[in-house]
Amino acid sequence: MITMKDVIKEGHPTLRKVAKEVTLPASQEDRDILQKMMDFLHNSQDPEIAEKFGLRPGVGLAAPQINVAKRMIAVLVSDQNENLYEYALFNPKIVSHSVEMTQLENGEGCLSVDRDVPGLVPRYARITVQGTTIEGEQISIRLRGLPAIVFQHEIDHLNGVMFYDRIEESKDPFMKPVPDAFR
Ligand SMILES: Cc1nc(NNC(=O)[C@H](CC2CCCC2)CN(O)CO)c(F)c(N2CCN3CCOC[C@@H]3C2)n1
Ligand code: NI
Repeated sequence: MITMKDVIKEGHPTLRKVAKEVTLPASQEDRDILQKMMDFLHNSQDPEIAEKFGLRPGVGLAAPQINVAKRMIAVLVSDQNENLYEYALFNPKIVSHSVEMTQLENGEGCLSVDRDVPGLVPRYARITVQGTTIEGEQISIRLRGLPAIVFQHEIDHLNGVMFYDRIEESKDPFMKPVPDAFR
């Protein structure tokens, strides 16, 4: 069972690696890891289990976060119409995306980041993701809203990108940059 002690934290080099493609058909070991990642999300969203094992709630998890530098993600999230998106994928890839951008209005967090990092994280509003399921089926899914944001956050982890890398430097006109002389 994956618990928080298995989740590596910022500063661990694996979080900044580009994860390797999973050789298909996936090995039993890789299928077990991906299943355990999905089990973690279910457990973390169950108040009793989460409390019992001290799990932080999660709607997504990427294999590098448990120190496995392979292209595997699990997502368990509902959209605003209460449609449940439950996907465990090998080698997920964003194959197309909208020009339109969106963001979570309260910014993002990360199970590998034990601090609040304020700021809006720009994401594509709509994406199409292709990947391979645990059963070995190649699928293509069109996503928007929160599910689209979650998939982008997880796929970023496969490329060594953290959510705060995307927070824009303040464009606040009243925030005068410090002249170099005083840096
Ligand atoms: C939005 C949200 N982020 C939660 N945590 N952070 C995560 O999932 C990180 C990934 C998300 C951070 C922003 C985008 C992706 C994990 N990440 O680091 C993996 O890379 C939540 F827990 C959560 N929800 C809402 C739904 N609720 C259903 C009932 O159970 C509790 C659950 C709580 N919503
Ligand atoms: Ni994360």
